[in-house]
Amino acid sequence: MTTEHLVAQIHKKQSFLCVGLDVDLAKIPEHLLKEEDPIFAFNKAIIDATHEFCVAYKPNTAFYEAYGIRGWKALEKTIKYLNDKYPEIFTIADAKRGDIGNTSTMYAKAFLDDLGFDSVTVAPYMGKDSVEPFLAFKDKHTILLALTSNEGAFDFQTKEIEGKELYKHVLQTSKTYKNSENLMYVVGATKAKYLGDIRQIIPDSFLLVPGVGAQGGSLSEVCAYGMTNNVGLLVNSSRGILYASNEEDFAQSSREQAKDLQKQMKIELEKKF
Ligand SMILES: O=C(O)c1cc(=O)[nH]c(=O)n1[C@@H]1O[C@H](COP(=O)(O)O)[C@@H](O)[C@H]1O
Repeated sequence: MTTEHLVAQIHKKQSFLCVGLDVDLAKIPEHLLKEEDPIFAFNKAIIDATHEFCVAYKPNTAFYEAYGIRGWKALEKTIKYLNDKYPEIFTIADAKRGDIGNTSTMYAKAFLDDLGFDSVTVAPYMGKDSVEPFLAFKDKHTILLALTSNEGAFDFQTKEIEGKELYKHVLQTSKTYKNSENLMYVVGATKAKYLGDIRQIIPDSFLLVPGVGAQGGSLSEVCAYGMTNNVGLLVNSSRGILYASNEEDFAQSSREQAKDLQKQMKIELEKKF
């Protein structure tokens, strides 16, 4: 999917919401556990109930890998369902991969080619030759971890090297990579006050912003410092939407949560456009 298509969807739906599909069998409604494939049954219900209010879905692969082969099968079914039924929606494999080039090529094939996601999250630590294999795919996007939402982000990412924080080196250096126009970046909603500095280095790139809802990040701060003329934001919520209720009507409750975030996003978009 091209960035232009994504931006058009954002304006059409008045939403830059990404729903995180982080399925935990211990948290889903009990009646679904009787289904042949409870993970897919849950995802399908959530997707059908929320698709009007979001422009992206992000399964975090850990929540599928944890269930072995049946988890991977559910991931395959989920991405196929999205691509067949809602092809206009942007998909993110949140896998946080990255390895020597030869291995990264296989990770890229797995997520962008075989499974058919529009994008994959990648860790920048191993540098240029670990990231460029992901960037080689046309109309696919590599979402590089820049400044993450967790407390441990301060262990390395904000440490200064040669007078500049490490995450700024990541942003600047990655701009020199081949096909860098296919890059997007992860910046946690809990790090909104850094967005001014971040936008100095990458004024136009799309940011995936997790950390609103369960992690306490503020949507209005993210928009105030991070929104661009191209919107430039995908804001993710996983647990806040998925586990709004674990009763029979869970999908309706998730829909209400997604609708509420979309309403707030519409207000933010109207301030700028
Ligand atoms: O790459 C990510 O999506 C990510 C980066 C980051 O800095 N923080 C972060 O929370 N995430 C992911 O975003 C989702 C956040 O989930 P909730 O906190 O439940 O909304 C999880 O899948 C995390 O793995």
